[in-house]
Amino acid sequence: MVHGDQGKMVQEVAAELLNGGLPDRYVLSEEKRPNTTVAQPSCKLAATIPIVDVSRLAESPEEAAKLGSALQSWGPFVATGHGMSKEFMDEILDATREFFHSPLEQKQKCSNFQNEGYGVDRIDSDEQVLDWCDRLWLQLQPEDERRLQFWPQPLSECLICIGKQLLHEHTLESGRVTMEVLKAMAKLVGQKEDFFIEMVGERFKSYTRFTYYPPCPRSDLVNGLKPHTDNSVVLLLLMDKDVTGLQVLKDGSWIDVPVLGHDLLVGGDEGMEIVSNAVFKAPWHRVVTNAEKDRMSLAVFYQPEPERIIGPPGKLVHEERPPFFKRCLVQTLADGYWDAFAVGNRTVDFLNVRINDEAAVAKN
Ligand SMILES: O=C(O)CCC(=O)C(=O)O
Ligand SMILES: [Fe+2]
Repeated sequence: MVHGDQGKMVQEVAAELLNGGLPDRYVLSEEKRPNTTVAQPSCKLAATIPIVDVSRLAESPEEAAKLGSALQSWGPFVATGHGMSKEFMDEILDATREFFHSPLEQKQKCSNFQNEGYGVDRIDSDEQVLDWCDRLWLQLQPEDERRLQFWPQPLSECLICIGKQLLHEHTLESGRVTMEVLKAMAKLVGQKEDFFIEMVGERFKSYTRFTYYPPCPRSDLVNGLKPHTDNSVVLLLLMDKDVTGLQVLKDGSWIDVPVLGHDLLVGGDEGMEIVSNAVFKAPWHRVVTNAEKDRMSLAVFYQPEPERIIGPPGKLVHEERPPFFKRCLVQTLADGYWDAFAVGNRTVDFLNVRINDEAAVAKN
């Protein structure tokens, strides 16, 4: 059953705040509040996030080694040389802003208060503390499974909007970058370049999530997006060019990701952690809000074909490296994501897919 608050958009809540305090539903208990002192952009810390030139991955062992070290230590990396044009990236960011700034009735045409479409993340209980964001979640691939009723239509001839053409181009461009990264990841674990590409299958699924964080006058009390890992194989993130907010957990500290301009943030997710037998790590990340400015991001996620069973492949399991995960149906992982996310858990832990074998953990 859909929870009564499911239709309450954060953007509307923020607009009504003028004189009032924050509704309790968004206020974190004291120990879970973001420490705003680490939420400021910090060039020194930001500089440490690894940078990988995707255009050099295929021919440069040094670049591939940088990718390997990023995925094993940090999880995400800043992707330069990805080949997406600046004009195209600006256009899609402008379109995203325009969509979220359009009237509520317009946006609600893309909603049925379920996972797909415009709305807020799933609310399961009265106790759940809600994130300070609205989002538009759409399946991009396979193309014949697109539910176009949730896709924004151009508002008018003269306004830029997330029209079908723009999103389709976004799908193709993101797919191209993802395949390059998957090939390099396969070679890093000593396999032929299409090892992971074959594992995801021809009818893999890709999704996009446009997230909008309205300004929040008490950013010290709320999560823009709660700490989480995502459950896909690869994640591509195009972030707001002006406003920071994303933080990645590294060695127990939340590190600010700076604005990246036209670079992307790319990483392996829980799906990659499973199929690489934990060689590559899914990063814990969260988003903090800004008191004055709104912020947007645009993520693309890739998941293997839903009827596949994935687990650590035989080639990556040996005496020295026992399996870190049980085998699991991709559809089960995909469904479990929403249950796990609502309670702030990782899908692999929520579904008990991780093997908590001390011997395995010690060797990792
Ligand atoms: O807004 C961001 O920078 C991150 C968004 C995110 O973590 C997600 O879409 O899963
Ligand atoms: Fe995420």
